Amino acid sequence: MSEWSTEWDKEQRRVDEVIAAFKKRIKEYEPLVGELRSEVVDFRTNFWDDVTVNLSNDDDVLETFMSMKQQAQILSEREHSHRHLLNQLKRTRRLLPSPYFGRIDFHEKGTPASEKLYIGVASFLADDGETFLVYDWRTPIASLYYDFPPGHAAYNTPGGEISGTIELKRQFAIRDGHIRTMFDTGMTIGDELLQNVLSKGAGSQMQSIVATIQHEQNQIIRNDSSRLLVVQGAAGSGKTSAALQRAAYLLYKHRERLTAEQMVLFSPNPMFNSYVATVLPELGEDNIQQTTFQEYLNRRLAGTFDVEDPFDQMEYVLTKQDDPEYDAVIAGIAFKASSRFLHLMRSYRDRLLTEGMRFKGIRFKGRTVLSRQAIEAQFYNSKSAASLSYRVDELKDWIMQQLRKLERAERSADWVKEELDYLDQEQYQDAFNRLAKRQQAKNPAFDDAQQEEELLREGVVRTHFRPLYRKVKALRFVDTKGLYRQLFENDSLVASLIGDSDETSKDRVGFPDEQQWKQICARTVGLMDEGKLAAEDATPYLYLKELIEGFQMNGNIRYVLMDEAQDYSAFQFEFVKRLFPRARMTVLGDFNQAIFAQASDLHERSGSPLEGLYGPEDTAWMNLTRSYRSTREIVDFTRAMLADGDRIVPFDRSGGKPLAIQCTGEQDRDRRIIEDIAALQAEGFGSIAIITKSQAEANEAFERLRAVPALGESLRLVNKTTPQFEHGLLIIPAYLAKGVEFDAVLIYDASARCYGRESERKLFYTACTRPMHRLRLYNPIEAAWSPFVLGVSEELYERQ
Ligand SMILES: Nc1ncnc2c1ncn2[C@@H]1O[C@H](COP(=O)(O)OP(=O)(O)OP(=O)(O)O)[C@@H](O)[C@H]1O
Repeated sequence: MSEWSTEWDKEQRRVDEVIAAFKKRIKEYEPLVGELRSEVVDFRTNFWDDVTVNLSNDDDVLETFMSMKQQAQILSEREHSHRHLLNQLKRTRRLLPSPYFGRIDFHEKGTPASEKLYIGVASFLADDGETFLVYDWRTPIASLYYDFPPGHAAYNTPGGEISGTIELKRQFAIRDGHIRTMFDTGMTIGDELLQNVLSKGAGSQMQSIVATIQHEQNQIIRNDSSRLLVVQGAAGSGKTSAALQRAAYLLYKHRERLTAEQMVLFSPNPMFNSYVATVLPELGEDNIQQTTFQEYLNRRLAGTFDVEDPFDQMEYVLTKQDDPEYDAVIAGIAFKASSRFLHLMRSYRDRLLTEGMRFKGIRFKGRTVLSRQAIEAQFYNSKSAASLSYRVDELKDWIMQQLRKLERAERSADWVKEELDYLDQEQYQDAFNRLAKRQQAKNPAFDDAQQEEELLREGVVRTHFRPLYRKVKALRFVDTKGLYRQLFENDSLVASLIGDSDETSKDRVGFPDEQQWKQICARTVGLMDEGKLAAEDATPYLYLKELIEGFQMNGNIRYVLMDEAQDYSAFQFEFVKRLFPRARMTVLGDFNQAIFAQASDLHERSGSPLEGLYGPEDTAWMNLTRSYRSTREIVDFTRAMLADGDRIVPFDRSGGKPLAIQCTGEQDRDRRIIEDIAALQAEGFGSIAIITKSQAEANEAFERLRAVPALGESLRLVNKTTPQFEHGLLIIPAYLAKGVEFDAVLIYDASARCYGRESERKLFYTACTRPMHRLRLYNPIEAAWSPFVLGVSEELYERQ
């Protein structure tokens, strides 16, 4: 028997022993958990039996209160013990099939011998309560495994740095209790295991990567020192993976005070949410909150406007190049997302302190009781130096005062008497009883007959004023729509705001040209008058509203993770910061995949709006340059489309070169696609996506291809409302495929007609970076390949 197979046997014996220890523990825990559960249920059912309720005098009340409190405390302790033990049981069960994935032999400086450490998804202590049979991958000592090859190594603990030597580093793939692969590595994480993992098929759900986290990814996962962490990473470099393992890491590190509900992940669309939803549960953690920015906007603006969906905006951008207004629309989208516009909006707020506020008069029963002018005069009469939102709040109090006076005066109005006469007996009695009760509580000598009418008048008037008070409290007297519209009503306001502050320079650099600005203004005002708001206006509008009314905040959230961050505007980052004032933020993106027209240059560090968000000293920047998703051939091809592509390093996994297929027309293209799908499926690729540029093109492709019996039912069309990411054969527009991956990708139309403009380069790049194993591009138009394909050296792909 070779030395290696003896070693293998030894390791397998250890696996068996550890699994036996798990099973023993599970056997011990199961009845205990059951007992604790029944105790908790019993305790809840009989809660009151042991509480002496006596409310006769103050002492008895106090005693009753104390006895209830004690009882509640006992219940809470039992519940806690039950939860704790149940979690341990679940964790142990989860470890059973694959107890660990790594081993290091670490010789700590100053100690006599080295220790063998086995790393898995959760810690497990032997019966002695001291010996770790498995270390959780998130423990400080486990970082050795990810950060160092054999040799000198160190890790940080709350008590300081501990250094020593890694004498051995071993990786395992254990399935169902059997070691399937095992090897020693001289690297940080051996590529062999990574090869194994990456050569598998793409699933409909993302997998955790804890067994093969790379050193740079580990830095991102464990960074907990800066308020804002910005990660720029190449396509497929593991940004989403790092974000999710980071969430798991933080939940572990701060387990005494952080819960999953205090973390939120912003993702690009609901389908992406479903794609990543299993990673945290797989790691034994509850899922953190997941949302999209659009969901938030829709919630906030519901009932105010019909807000354009950003995916509809995207369709316009991709398909309506012939529209005469197209260039102006694009310029408007970019400008309204820019830091320039953000600063201009702040200048606008400052200007409003002295002029320009717009209010709505307050009307009651068809007449104006407080005119727009009166409200405005009161606002500008104030000499307060407070902020705009504070002054609006003061104004609200003043309006409430005026309305209360008015309410009192209104009691003697004729309409009140009329209304009283129409009260039926039941309503009358009811109103009277309620009022009398209230009055008697205030004045026990209340004499009904005498004040009856007065009281009823008061009640009737109050009923009519109540909705008015509600509106005033909700600041509906501020004409926010008018204030936003005002910015686009004539050129002079914006022109005069340029240069109002240091932040907005005095020239019009970065500003749409005059003709375009006129078109932007006309479009914005036109839509608003129809009760609509373009997607690009939604965040600036809400931002202005909050500048005026004060920001709504969620102080409960402690960590915000924003994935695919390249497509957020300066406004949106600012917004998220304001919305979660107590949170730390992790922003992950790839500027080469910035596909929405609103995207700003966020990852160029100098001048990036991100740098200003919390200040440079509270912002850490990290880069991920190694790309894991796709084969070397695909990465070589896709990175050649980028100016800085040579910074991207492919992981060395081989597959076929991308294939560019020249077809004689659309029918020929469809025929080739059908043949290729069959061949790819025969090769064992289960997840295949036909990626189109737009939804319109996806719909068209679906109509053409579903008629083919060979594809039949298996072909599915994805659109913005598709809730779940499913495994199989899909047709999907490129912008919905961002963030997800497939075994094979077929680019439905890679002609210059489809991807001809420079502005479409990033979308094309995003589409071509989705496959793990195979990339095929089809050109249905003779000799008119997209310039992005033609720009790639011919050795990097094959032509047919
Ligand atoms: N350390 C790793 N070990 C194993 N697999 C990894 C590792 N890092 C990344 N991967 C795999 O690479 C693929 C891409 O990862 P991920 O989606 O997180 O990248 P991304 O940077 O968010 O990509 P993109 O920006 O293109 O959407 C996934 O299949 C992921 O599981």
